[in-house]
Amino acid sequence: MSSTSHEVGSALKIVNVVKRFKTPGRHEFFTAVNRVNLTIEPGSIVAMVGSNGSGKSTLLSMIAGSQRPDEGEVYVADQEVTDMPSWQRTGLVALVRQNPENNVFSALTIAENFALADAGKSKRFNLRPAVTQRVRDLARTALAQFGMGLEDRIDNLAGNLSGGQRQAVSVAMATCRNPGLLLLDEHVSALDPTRARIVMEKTEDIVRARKVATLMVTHDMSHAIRHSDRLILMHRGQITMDLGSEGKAGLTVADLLRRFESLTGETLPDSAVLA
Ligand SMILES: Nc1ncnc2c1ncn2[C@@H]1O[C@H](COP(=O)(O)OP(=O)(O)OP(=O)(O)O)[C@@H](O)[C@H]1O
Repeated sequence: MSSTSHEVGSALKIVNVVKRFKTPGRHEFFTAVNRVNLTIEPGSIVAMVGSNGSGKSTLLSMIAGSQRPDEGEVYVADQEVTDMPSWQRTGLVALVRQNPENNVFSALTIAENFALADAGKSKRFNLRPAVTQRVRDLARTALAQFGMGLEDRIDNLAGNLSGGQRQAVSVAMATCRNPGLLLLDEHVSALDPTRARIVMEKTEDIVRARKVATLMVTHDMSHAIRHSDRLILMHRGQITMDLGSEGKAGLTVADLLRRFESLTGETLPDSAVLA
């Protein structure tokens, strides 16, 4: 499944998606995602920002397939995936999570991690997958894009890598088969500012070179502005602002924080301020 091998109308289309959770100890439901509509063009990078608890991770989990919407439909690369289990979406949707520990198997080598990612699209699952020459080549080519020398370390245990190196391996694994859509869930937020910048810049270079449509959740407002084609803002389960390249032109972090405050009456958390 490749966004570059055939023309798709949209990389992602979400129609009227709703997700409710039961309020603990009560017979009430809380609406975490409230009738969200979103279409992402092939090859485009969309940053999603928003206050804590605004529904960003819940939306990503419905796209990745770990949760199902209560209402609405989700399409990736023109294919309906609303009720498709996450393992069946692996060729379509790739996800890089915030915590480096959750993206790679520490007890396996980098090459074995790639073999596992490569086998993920089939139902077969071996704990120690065969590392074929094809997988070694795939891993080397994907890792060389980061310029961190990781392509020469594919037989090292992933557990011996630093957080930044693990996230680089994770992005390389997620993009090596050109998924229809890449989801980045605060993927550099656990790194120190210098490594976060390097991994973010390389991630953008790679997804642009491979033309992989990307939806990136971040609390770093400067990353959201600098590394995207479009910026959307979630608040209380809804998209409250959607800025394309024209709307983003000349936008500063201060402008963005001000606009959020005037729209919602609340302040937007910018993790870069805390770094
Ligand atoms: N499994 C769940 N059960 C009950 N409530 C949940 C569950 N998952 C999320 N929520 C609630 O849904 C709302 C949206 O949560 P979500 O994690 O999507 O927000 P977020 O925008 O990703 O927040 P943050 O930026 O803090 O990570 C929150 O109020 C959260 O407490």
